[in-house]
Amino acid sequence: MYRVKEAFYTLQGEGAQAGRAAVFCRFSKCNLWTGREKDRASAVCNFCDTDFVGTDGQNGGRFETAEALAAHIRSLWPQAPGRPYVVCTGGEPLLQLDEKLIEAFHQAGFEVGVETNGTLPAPAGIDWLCVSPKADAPVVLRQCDELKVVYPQPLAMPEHFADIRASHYFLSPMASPTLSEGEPDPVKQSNTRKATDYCLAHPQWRLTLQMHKIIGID
Ligand SMILES: C[S@@+](CC[C@H](N)C(=O)[O-])C[C@H]1O[C@@H](n2cnc3c(N)ncnc32)[C@H](O)[C@@H]1O
Ligand SMILES: Nc1nc2[nH]cc(C(=O)O)c2c(=O)[nH]1
Ligand code: SF4
Ligand SMILES: [Mg+2]
Repeated sequence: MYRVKEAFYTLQGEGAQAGRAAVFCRFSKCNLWTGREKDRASAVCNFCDTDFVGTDGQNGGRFETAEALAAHIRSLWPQAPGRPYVVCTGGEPLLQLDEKLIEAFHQAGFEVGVETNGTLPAPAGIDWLCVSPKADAPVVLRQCDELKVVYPQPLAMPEHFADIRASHYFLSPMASPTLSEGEPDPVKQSNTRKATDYCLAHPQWRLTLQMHKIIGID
């Protein structure tokens, strides 16, 4: 059984695939936070900007089989040229994503991207792996396509991860977790300046912005 909070068709807003059309499949649950505000302060990851509790979001639900979930995700992809792309996120997708589901996504024609906190082993077959370390949670995935460090995190500064093998090294300014859409985010503004300064001083790292929030899409 797979539990999905929501699924939606949009443009990838972050990292090296930014601007690419994708169906986002947001799995329920995370291993670093319950998702409840009362637990945020004591969570390992305490800046999360996402609601991943339950299965009640748009196109969310419980899916008994990998084939049923892949067909549901496929139904959200348009009838048009271009390689279908699914981004598995959450919550923490590696709590649920298994080889069977990757196989079913491939059978349905998808390339499979994953956004993970890197604390859990990854099944074989993922086409694009993005690892985004959190606080002092040990990162077990030592190789990925892109490393995307939310900045600044006192317990997870970029230099801690310079030994993880990646094709792309990104810093993503930490946004305020709970602002509603369109509200100015002074915290993010100041973090963007800090991330910019870090990239200027350490050119191994590139800046990525949450483009979807800038242009006001999901
Ligand atoms: C909600 S997480 C879900 C996937 C996975 N659990 C993870 O943390 O990578 C998706 C992406 O949003 C990023 N993110 C979460 N909260 C953020 C915030 N307040 N500011 C900037 N990026 C954030 C995460 O680092 C991750 O790259
Ligand atoms: N457009 C868009 N791009 C994203 N890239 C990573 C996201 C995520 O929450 O995992 C995300 C998201 O929620 N929306
Ligand atoms: S950012 Fe990722 S790891 Fe952190 S609480 Fe949100 S879903 Fe979990
Ligand atoms: Mg997001």
